[in-house]
Amino acid sequence: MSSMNVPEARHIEIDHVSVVFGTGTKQVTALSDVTFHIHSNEFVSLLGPSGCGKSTLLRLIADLLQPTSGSVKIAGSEPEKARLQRQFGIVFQTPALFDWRTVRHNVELPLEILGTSKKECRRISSELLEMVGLTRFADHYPWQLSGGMQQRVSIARALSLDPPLLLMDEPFSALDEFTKEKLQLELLEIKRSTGKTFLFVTHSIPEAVFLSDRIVVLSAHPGQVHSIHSVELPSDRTNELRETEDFYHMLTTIRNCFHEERDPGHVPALT
Ligand SMILES: Nc1ncnc2c1ncn2[C@@H]1O[C@H](COP(=O)(O)OP(=O)(O)OP(=O)(O)O)[C@@H](O)[C@H]1O
Repeated sequence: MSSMNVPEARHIEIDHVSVVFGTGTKQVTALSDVTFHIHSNEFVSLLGPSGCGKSTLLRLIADLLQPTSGSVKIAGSEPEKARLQRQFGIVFQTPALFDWRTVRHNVELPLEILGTSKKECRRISSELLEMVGLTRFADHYPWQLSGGMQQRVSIARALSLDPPLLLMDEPFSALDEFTKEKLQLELLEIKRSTGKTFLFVTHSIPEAVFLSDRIVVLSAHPGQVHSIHSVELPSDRTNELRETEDFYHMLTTIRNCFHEERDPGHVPALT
């Protein structure tokens, strides 16, 4: 069985990256010699226990933080250049919407800032609100929506400038299981219809397995790449897949990584 697309071009290159916070006794090595690449049109999850450096990695890519050593490239450019060229959108755990703006006006905000015409703003926001199933709620305010709907708005807003890359930091972790599973399906549909690259941070093994083409497992203290796994599941991912033997098998493979990590004799390996 083949995985989703098998893309070739390197979209994100993380090469020998280390990040050290603080000095002296307060020094924390958040990431130590991390290397991996993400191809265009791939869905890659960063998975690991709390404190293993998942958000730190995302912040490096988003140009919110500089590495202590090593390099980060997005489509061959430094993160700063990629940010200025609006090469990526970001979705955080909390939707961070503006309560005084309607759903539509939240989605249009990045376009307005760029001086896009009202007509074009409306065309793009209508298209995106349809994509995330919120057309009927365009004139509602964020506080009138459920948590899942608010997160859909923030996904639509992150897509408003049509970036080729979407960075997502535990976007569904505050949602109930039913909403989470629904949004996971919707996200895969967005990936299918847009062909974008996704980097998704999570500490949920089932979420990472269900969504990803590949999973980068990180270990903590210091944050390092433990292993990288191709998810050999059918590209057409439906809720039924969650009940299959192949899915369980993949869950077990990933879960065992964390058991190995507790074994002091374990030598980290790239697969
Ligand atoms: N600004 C900072 N100053 C000092 N230490 C930091 C800073 N940001 C992160 N750290 C430390 O770096 C390590 C990695 O943090 P990070 O938030 O990236 O982990 P994470 O895997 O995203 O965790 P979680 O799943 O809990 O969100 C942790 O030990 C954290 O305490």
